[in-house]
This record gives sequence, C-alpha cells and structure tokens, in this order.
Amino acid sequence: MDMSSSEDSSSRIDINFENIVYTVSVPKQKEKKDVLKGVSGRFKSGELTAILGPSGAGKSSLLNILTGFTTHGVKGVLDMGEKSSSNGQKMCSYILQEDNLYPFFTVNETMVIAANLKISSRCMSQKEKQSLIDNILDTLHLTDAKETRCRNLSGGQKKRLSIALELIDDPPILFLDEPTTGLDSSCSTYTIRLLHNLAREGRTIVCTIHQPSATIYELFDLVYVLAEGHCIYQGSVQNTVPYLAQQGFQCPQFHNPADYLLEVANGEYGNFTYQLAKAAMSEQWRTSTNTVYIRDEYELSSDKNDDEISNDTDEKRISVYTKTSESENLSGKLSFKSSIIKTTPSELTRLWILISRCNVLLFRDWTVTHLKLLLHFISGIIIGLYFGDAGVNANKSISNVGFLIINAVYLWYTTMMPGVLRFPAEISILKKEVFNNWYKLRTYYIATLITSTPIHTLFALVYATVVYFITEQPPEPSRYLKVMLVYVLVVIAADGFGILLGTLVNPVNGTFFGAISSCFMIVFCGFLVLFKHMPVIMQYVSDFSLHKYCLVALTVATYEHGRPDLICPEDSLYCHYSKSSIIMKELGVETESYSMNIIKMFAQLLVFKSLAFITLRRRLIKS
Ligand SMILES: Nc1ncnc2c1ncn2[C@@H]1O[C@H](COP(=O)(O)OP(=O)(O)OP(=O)(O)O)[C@@H](O)[C@H]1O
Repeated sequence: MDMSSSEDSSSRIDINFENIVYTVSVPKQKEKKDVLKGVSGRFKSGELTAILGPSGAGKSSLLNILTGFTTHGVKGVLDMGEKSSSNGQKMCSYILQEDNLYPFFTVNETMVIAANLKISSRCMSQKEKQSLIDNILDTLHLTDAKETRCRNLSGGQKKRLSIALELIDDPPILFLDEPTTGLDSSCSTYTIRLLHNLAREGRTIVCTIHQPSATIYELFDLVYVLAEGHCIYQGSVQNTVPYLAQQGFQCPQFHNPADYLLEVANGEYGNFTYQLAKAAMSEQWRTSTNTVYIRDEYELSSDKNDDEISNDTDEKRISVYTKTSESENLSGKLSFKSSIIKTTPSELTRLWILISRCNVLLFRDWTVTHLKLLLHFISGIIIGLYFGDAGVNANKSISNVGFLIINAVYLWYTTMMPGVLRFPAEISILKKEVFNNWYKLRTYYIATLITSTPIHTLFALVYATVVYFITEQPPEPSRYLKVMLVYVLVVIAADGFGILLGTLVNPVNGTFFGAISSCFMIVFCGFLVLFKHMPVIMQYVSDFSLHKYCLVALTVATYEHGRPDLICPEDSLYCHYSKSSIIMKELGVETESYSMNIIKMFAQLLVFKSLAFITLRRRLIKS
C-alpha cells in the first residue's frame, strides 16, 4: 500500500503526558477542585484513540489540556514535539463539537478560503489547491455537496466538512471533541471509520466520545477511560473484557464492552475507581493479539476480489476490508499534498483573504446590508419630515440643536446594538480558526475594521444626507461635509463601543449596558442640561461623553461665523435665535473649535476600538 508522506517519521508525533493535574477554583468554595488527578498516558501516531468516561469525568478537560486550549491550573508533563514545524505549520488541529461554519458560503468556497489562509500560493497554485480540495471532498464523500451552502448541510456533512477543513494543511495530530454528537448511527460509524483511516496514514487522532456502539468501539486502536479525574483503563479495545475480568468484572455475553466499561466507570457495581486507576498503569493492556489477527486478515482480504468479498458472510472480515480499502484510497489521494505544502501565507495575504470573506458575507446577508440601508433611508425621511424646516426657521433653532443630537443618538444606537450581538455569535468560529492557526486574531480584527467601516459610513451618509436636506440645513458644501464627518465618526465609534460591550459581557447584559451608557452620554452631552447649568464636577464627567464633542462639533459646523441670519417667519413678532452667534452663546460653544472636537472624538474612537480588541482577545482566551 502506498503510504502518504505523513508516514515520514518526521511528521509522526506521539503524545506523551505524565501526571497531569488540573485544578479549578469553584466559586463560593474555599478549596480548589481537582478535575484531573494525575493522569498519564501515551497516544501513538497511526492510532485512533478514544477518551471515554461518564459525564463530568474530565474528558473535555483532558482534551483541552492536550490541545493547549487550557493551560491555567494545569501541572504535569506534556510532550508532543514542537507545537509548530519549522515552516510555521501548526502540528495539531482541534475540531470542536459544534461545527462552526459560515452559513452563507458553499462547501467549496469554505474549502478554498481555508486553503488560501493555510497554504501560501508560492508553494501551491490555485489549480493545485482546487485539485487538493477536490480530492479531500471526494475522500470525505462531500463532492455532491460541493456547491451547497453550509447552512443547508446535514449534521454528518457539516462534521465531515469540519474534518476536511483541517485536513487541508495535513496536521500530524487531530483532536476531536465528541465528533459523533448529533449524528445518527450510520453517520457516526462512517465518521469514526474515516478517522480510523486517517490515523492509519500516520496521524495521531484523539477524540472524546459518549457511549460508542459496539461497531464504533471496535474501530478504536486505544481506549482511554476516565472516571472521577483518574484514568481507569488505557488499552486496546480487544483487551477491555480481559482487563475488566482480571479486576473482577465479568462482562455479560452479548453485552457491548464499551457499555459495560462505562457502567463500571459510573460506579454501577460499586466504587472501584482507585483499584482500577492502579491497574490501568500497566502497559500490558495496550497490545493485543487481536490487532495482529486483524492486520493478518487485511492482508488476506485485500488480496481478494470484490466478488469474493461480497460473498463473505463474516461481518468483521468485510468491515476490515472496507476500512483498509478506504484507507488505501485516502492515502493514495492525500499523499501528494504533504510534500508540496511548505509555507503558510503571510499575515498580509491572510488579511486580504479575510477582507474578501467579510465583504462577501456582508453582501450575501441581505439583512445586514440591504435591509439596513433601506431602513436608514426610510428613518431619515420620517425624522426629517418630523423636524420640517428646522434648519432655516429661526423659531425652531432649539429644535434644530435637538435634531442634530437626535441624529447622533439614532446613528449611535443603531450601530452599537448589532456590535453588541455580533461577536458573541462569531466567537466560536473565531476560536476555531485562530486556534487552528488559520490567522492571527489581530489580522481578523483589522479585516473586520476595514470591512465594517465603509459600510457604517455608507449607512451614516445615507441617513444623514436625507435628514440634512429635508430639514433644510445650510446648503454650503463645507458645512455639509463637516456635519457628515461628525456622523461618520459617531458610527465608527459606536461600532467599537458595541464590540467592547459584546466582548465584555453577555448579549443580554450588553444590550442593557449599551442602553444605560447611551442615556448617560446623551444626558452629559450639554443639550438636555446646558454645560453652564451642570455642577462643576459633572462638567468634568461630561468630558467622557462622546456625544458632548459630537454636539459641539455639529453646532459649530452648523452655526459658526459667517452663517447668514436664520429666517424669522412672517407670523412671528420676534425671533430670539435668528442670529447663529446667539445660539452658540446660549449653548456655551461660541469659543469652541470644530477641529479640536473632531480630534477628541477620534481619540475616543481609538480608545473604544483598542479596548474592544483587548476584550475580544480576553474573551477568546477565556472561552
Ligand atoms: N473551569 C472550571 N471551573 C469549575 N469546574 C470545572 C471547570 N472545568 C471543568 N470543571 C468541572 O470538572 C468536571 C469535568 O468536566 P469536563 O467538562 O472535563 O467533563 P466531561 O467528562 O467532558 O463531561 P461531559 O461528558 O458531560 O462533557 C465537571 O464536574 C466540571 O464541572
């Protein structure tokens, strides 16, 4: 059989861990809790390992430690070679339980984006990448779904796509958290068989699993069982029953050994955790005579032709043949890529790819762009008609100042709230992709800034232009541009503030804090309560309100020197605010400079965006 280049000893990596202790702090409890109590083990390359155990035994905790997801509170020795190869390629990939995929991309598009993010075009042309993708999709039986959008895939297809995505750069180690959850029995069997075949090519594959069927159980090379934070068995599938028998547990005939093992681990026959943990230290259960038998049988069965196989009534023999046949198939198809992949793309290239991905997403999700654009346009008309000729009517000057700030509040709120909800929704995809070394978090963040800024600017300009002209604001281009700049800065700052809240607290609290903080910013902007009427301490507090600088800049841009007197309607005897200087004086902004307030807004915007990045990174690490 032609084994792939991943058979090369340099890309084969065993995982050794010794005496791993994982301690967590439990709120309201003085003592810390040991989730893992000194577990050791060895997961070999070329083998498929299952981590089994009752709920709460520590399976996910162990997997998270091995992948590097969890580092805090962990003691012990973990040896799995270098975390990344000399060319920067990551040595392990982690496939999470949830298939975090962008719903608006097709399977092929998702694969192409992943290939471009993972493989430099200097070592593989686009054509070669497509051919690699086609091979992987073919091997994972996804060719028929190639043009299907991810949101329409079945659970099994999503899982296979998640695996396919990580196979693109062929990491020597694959970790999977409960890959069969949510799949029916045949899909589960297919997925585990696929993993078995991938392991046979020299990869180290480790997955957690709940209650495997007998068929699935047989596909594992090594079983690692946890109970109450201890390892109570590590050995081959075939040795499960003899091991349990030696410890005094007789597995009933026709009983699935995996079920029986879990019953023992669950303490259904009494608590024997310490006894089993001691017995599990022995190496003898790792090797099994049956393994030799299966391999021998493969040699026999692979010599047979298809007819002979189809006539074979021995279920085991057929399944062994099928597995090995697929294994050959896989190695033949995937073998060429490892020798070609040399380098990962630069972060600049990845930035460009992420910008393109964000742009496509924006335009495919019509609720994000088209609908919002329409709503801003309609809102502009309604609010504009509501204020009427406030821009020129001297009787409505105070209303006009209110109008200027209401626009800012409208734009602030409608931009901030989607920001609050956006990252909680995207964090799982981000977690998967950043952890699996598709790109760095900062690259992603810059890409989102670059793509979201023009779209928010467009929304602000559409809304503000509509209200500007309906309410007959000064038709001078310089004033128009100055007002527009203020509103554009408001939306960019609001986006940053939304992300900051969305990554700091959960969405429910985020919307609450968002509403409260916006209320305070409006109160302190100097319109509802004039600066001169505020207590001195509150005047200093108002310096933290972006809306304060926004209102000052808008008022100065609209009424600054040189503006002709406003029109006093014929039916009015006297208009107090005909002169723009009186309005500015009344608001206490007559000495304010437009550019200085723009700089202050810009500074606040930078603070929001920088803090948002820090909280996003913190959130990613914590999750
Ligand atoms: N950060 C943490 N803080 C407090 N307790 C924790 C923490 N992480 C894990 N635990 C506890 O450790 C135990 C093991 O958790 P873990 O998620 O590893 O179990 P599991 O075997 O994967 O369970 P399941 O099969 O139900 O997913 C649980 O009791 C869990 O509540």
